[in-house]
Amino acid sequence: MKKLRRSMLFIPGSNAAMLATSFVYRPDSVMFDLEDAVSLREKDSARLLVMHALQLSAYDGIEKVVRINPLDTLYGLSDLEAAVRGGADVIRLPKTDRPEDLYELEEQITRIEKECGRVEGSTGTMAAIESATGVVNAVDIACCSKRLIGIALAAFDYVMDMQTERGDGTELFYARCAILHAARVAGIDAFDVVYPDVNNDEGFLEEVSLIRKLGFNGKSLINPRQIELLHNAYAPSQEDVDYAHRVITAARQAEDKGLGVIALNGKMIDAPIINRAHSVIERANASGIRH
Ligand SMILES: CC(C)(COP(=O)(O)OP(=O)(O)OC[C@H]1O[C@@H](n2cnc3c(N)ncnc32)[C@H](O)[C@@H]1OP(=O)(O)O)[C@@H](O)C(=O)NCCC(=O)NCCSC(=O)C[C@@](O)(CC(=O)O)C(=O)O
Ligand SMILES: [Mg+2]
Repeated sequence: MKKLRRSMLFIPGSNAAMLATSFVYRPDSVMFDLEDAVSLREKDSARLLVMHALQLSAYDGIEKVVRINPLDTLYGLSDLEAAVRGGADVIRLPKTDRPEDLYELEEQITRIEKECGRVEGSTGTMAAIESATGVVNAVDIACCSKRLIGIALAAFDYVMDMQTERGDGTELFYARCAILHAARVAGIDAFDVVYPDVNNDEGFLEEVSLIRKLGFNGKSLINPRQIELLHNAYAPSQEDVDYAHRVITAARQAEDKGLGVIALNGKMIDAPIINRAHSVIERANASGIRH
């Protein structure tokens, strides 16, 4: 069963209380942030707090991602040392513009893994794409490293680079499609942007409905109240599950009769529809039914 990565909750690395308790929200992944949620004067203390949080067994079963500062800043390499040595599952590299950014990251991770005795290759990476250059290079970025588990669009820096602002999503249309296609070409996951208005459930759910239909695996989140809403919206409905069972039964009967393509209630059923039916059942088993 493929790992679910619907929700990736940003937790500011400088907030000791949030770091110590956020496992209770059970997102698919937590993202301990050392970059933009942390002020310059708190960078060093946040790194220590995150290293400590990585050791907490209460996070077992939740993927632990650390967003480091870019490697060309004063903090990036120290962040990476702490995150890899601390046992992060995945390093999120912000502001990834080209494959070279990841080559450098990968080289450093391999060195640190060797030095601290971690299994070589056990630290995953993900690239956040936050500029027009990054979007244009998305396929090259997505395909450039075996460590990459996914790529994410980061809307706030991206819209600044594009000289526009966050709105109804029109401003993200091309970038979302480009990131998704790049992820699918590379066979990795695609993550959508954070939704900043934490009190607007209706707006959040509209955005989730759009990105689910487009095909994103999930979304970066900034508030725990968004997790349950997202997981529920990503779960298949009872109707979807019932239909998937009917498709699988019809497909088995067709196979017994030696038929390739059949119809169910006037609709063609062939291999892609049968594969989709299996994936609906798998998702229902993993995430429950939408309520
Ligand atoms: C938004 C708000 C201030 C609202 O506060 P509020 O106080 O109104 O929240 P409430 O709902 O009232 O909190 C109820 C309870 O949940 C606790 N709680 C809240 N948030 C929690 C959380 N995140 N983790 C754990 N716990 C949490 C809270 O402590 C309380 O606990 P308790 O007191 O015990 O009941 C707060 O959520 C928050 O700080 N969010 C994180 C913001 C952040 O990380 N920004 C940086 C990442 S984006 C970026 O950098 C842009 C990007 O780079 C993105 C990209 O790359 O994709 C790009 O370019 O686009
Ligand atoms: Mg950003």
